[in-house]
Formats: sequence, C-alpha cells, structure tokens
Amino acid sequence: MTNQNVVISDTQSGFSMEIVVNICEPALFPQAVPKPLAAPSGGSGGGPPIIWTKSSVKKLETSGRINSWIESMRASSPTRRSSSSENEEINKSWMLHHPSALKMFEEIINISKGKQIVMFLDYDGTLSPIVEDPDRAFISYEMREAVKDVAHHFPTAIVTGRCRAKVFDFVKLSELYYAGSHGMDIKGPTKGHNYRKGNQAVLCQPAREFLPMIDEVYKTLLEKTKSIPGANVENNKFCLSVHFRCVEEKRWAELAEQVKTVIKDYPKLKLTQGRKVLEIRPTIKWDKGNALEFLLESLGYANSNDVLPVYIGDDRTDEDAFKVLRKKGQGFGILVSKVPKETNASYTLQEPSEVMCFLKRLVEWKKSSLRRY
Ligand SMILES: O=P(O)(O)OC[C@H]1O[C@H](O[C@H]2O[C@H](CO)[C@@H](O)[C@H](O)[C@H]2O)[C@H](O)[C@@H](O)[C@@H]1O
Repeated sequence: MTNQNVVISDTQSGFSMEIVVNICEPALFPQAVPKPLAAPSGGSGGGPPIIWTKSSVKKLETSGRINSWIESMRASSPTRRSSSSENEEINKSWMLHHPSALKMFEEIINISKGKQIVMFLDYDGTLSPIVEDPDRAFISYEMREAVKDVAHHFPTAIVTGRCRAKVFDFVKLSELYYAGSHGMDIKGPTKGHNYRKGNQAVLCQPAREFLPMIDEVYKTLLEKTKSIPGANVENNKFCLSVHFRCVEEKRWAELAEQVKTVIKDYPKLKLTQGRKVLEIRPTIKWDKGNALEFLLESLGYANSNDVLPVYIGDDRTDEDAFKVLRKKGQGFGILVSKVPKETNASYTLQEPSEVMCFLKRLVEWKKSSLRRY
C-alpha cells in the first residue's frame, strides 16, 4: 500500500492543490490506479509525486469519487513522516533527489565561489514554526539574530504571503528587503549596507488597483464565514487568507463553498491554496518568482553570472521562486519539509530549526573566509 502525493494544477485559473492518493486502495480512488490515467511522471512505490493533467483530473472528478476541494484541504499541511517501510523507501528516494542543504553544505559553498550570495527567505514555516494562530507566529530571538547576521553579509529579502507591515512587525529588521502579499508589495531596506538613498520608498506594488476590491472581498468574507467556528480571514493587503486550521473538518466543505461563492463574483481574483489556508489573490501574473527577479534586478544582478540567489521556503507559493531559479539555471531553492513533495527546489531542510543552522553556518563560513583574505 502506497500513499502518493498528487499535485493537481490548472494553469488557466492558477489553482493548484495536492491530494494524497492511496495507490493500492482502488475502492477509495479507483481511477488513480489503472493505465488510462497513467501519470506523466512518478509512479507507485517511489520517485517524485505524480502530476495529473487537467483532463485526467476531470476524469477523476466526473467519476464522482473525489471531492477535490476537500481532499486538497485535507492534504494541505502534511507534516509527519509515515513510518511504513514503503513510505520509508519513498522518503529515501526523495532525499536522494533533494538532499539536505546541511549535508551538502560544502558543495553549496563550492558553487558559491566567486559569486555574490543573495538570500531570499519565506516567513511562515521557514523562519517561524507553523502555529494555530497566525497572529502568534513569532520568530525566535535566535532565528532573528541569525537572519540579522546573514543580512550583514549578504543582501537578504523576506518574501512572504503576509502583509508586509505585519511581517515587519514580527521580524523588525530594517536592513532587509521585504516582499509582502506574495511579492506584490516590495520595499527596500531602511538601514544597513544594502540601504541606498531612495530605497526606503516602496519599490514595487503591481496590484495597487486591486486594493479596493480586496478590501471589499475581505469584508464580505468576514461576514460570510463568521458562523463557522475557527474560520479566520486575514487581510494581507493585496491578497487574503482564509484559514481553516482551527475549523472542524466536517465544516471545511461549507467554508470552501462560502469562499467560492464570494469569489465567483470577482473574475479578476483567483483562489490558491497553502498550508491549511485558502488564498485569494489578483489574477495578475505576479508571484514570488517575479518578486525574486525584481529584487535581483534592483540589486544590479539582472544579467549577471556573478550572483548566487538562494531561496528557502516551505509552501506551494515558494515553488514559483524555485521554478524561476531552475529556469535561470542560477542559484537554487531549498524546500523546508519533512515529507516528500513535488518541488523545483534542489535541496531540503526539515524545519525552521534546520533553516537557522544553515543560516548560521553560512555566516560562519563567510566570516572565516573574510579572515583568510
Ligand atoms: O509565504 P509565507 O510567509 O509562508 O505565508 C503564507 C501564509 O502564512 C501564514 O499562514 C500559515 O502560517 C500560520 C501560522 O503558523 C498557520 O496558522 C497557517 O495555517 C499557515 O497557512 C499566514 O497567516 C498567511 O496569511 C500566509 O499567506
């Protein structure tokens, strides 16, 4: 029996979700096994997760056997490793393709020789552990110091789905670049060696025109979801999050339905999914990948071969940035995850504490190389 993570993507709507299919239980998902829906990549028993095309998903849906929304919501935050021996095999194979950035530290350092490292850090699940209350996702003192040290040696940006002001309230480091609202709200440092006169102004807000619409939808969603205990709507300025981490599972369908009903009146907004959260954002083609490119350009590395961008993140939205790096053939992504996931990242770290170790090692290496020269 094998549990296989399946990523469903609809490139048109931008909606993507991950479900877990039990390969050897045809009674649950009969269409997931036989040949007609054979996956384009991966397969049962190991390797990367299967990516189903839109049409194969359609077949699953029309079979009436799968409520993709709910399955997707269930699978939206797998945090524990399963202990079965087959899953152990999957984990091993995955780790082989996406080794630990700590174990590969020397290799990473070698790649960086003669290049300027630029650090991109996601916030939730990367710098702070995932907690039930989004307002209490604090960064630890030690992590903050590690980020501060990194920013002292390398240009550093926090790229987050959060509202930029909120993440700044958590981190409180003026020497960083901040890209809030999934990269739709970028601001430069106001102090430190990356500070340049003029940078303190907002650098980029490509979804400005959506502000009134987002505000309106926020109010409507607050109203529509208030009868569902545990539902929490977060205003991230250029996008919204509807959290269901604290909602009883039996009410997830109702919540998803409410959200879908509200969104259908706004064709210029799209719905994506993160870790136990539904995210509403403008349909503009601007994501964390664009933010990364924009920041590299702002730093003067648009067409440079002397730069090594390193992006660390845990969520599906971070995949947009991993993808950009892979496409550019420059730098690499590090996925924070304990469980195998389809990813464009090259390396992995298991949890925020490992992210902190990685950042500290980077600083130690930089300091020792400065002492040598
Ligand atoms: O891009 P990120 O920095 O990873 O932000 C993505 C979302 O993170 C937050 O939600 C997640 O973390 C919460 C606190 O640990 C957790 O309760 C929630 O279930 C997670 O989805 C944030 O609250 C969202 O607004 C961000 O979009």
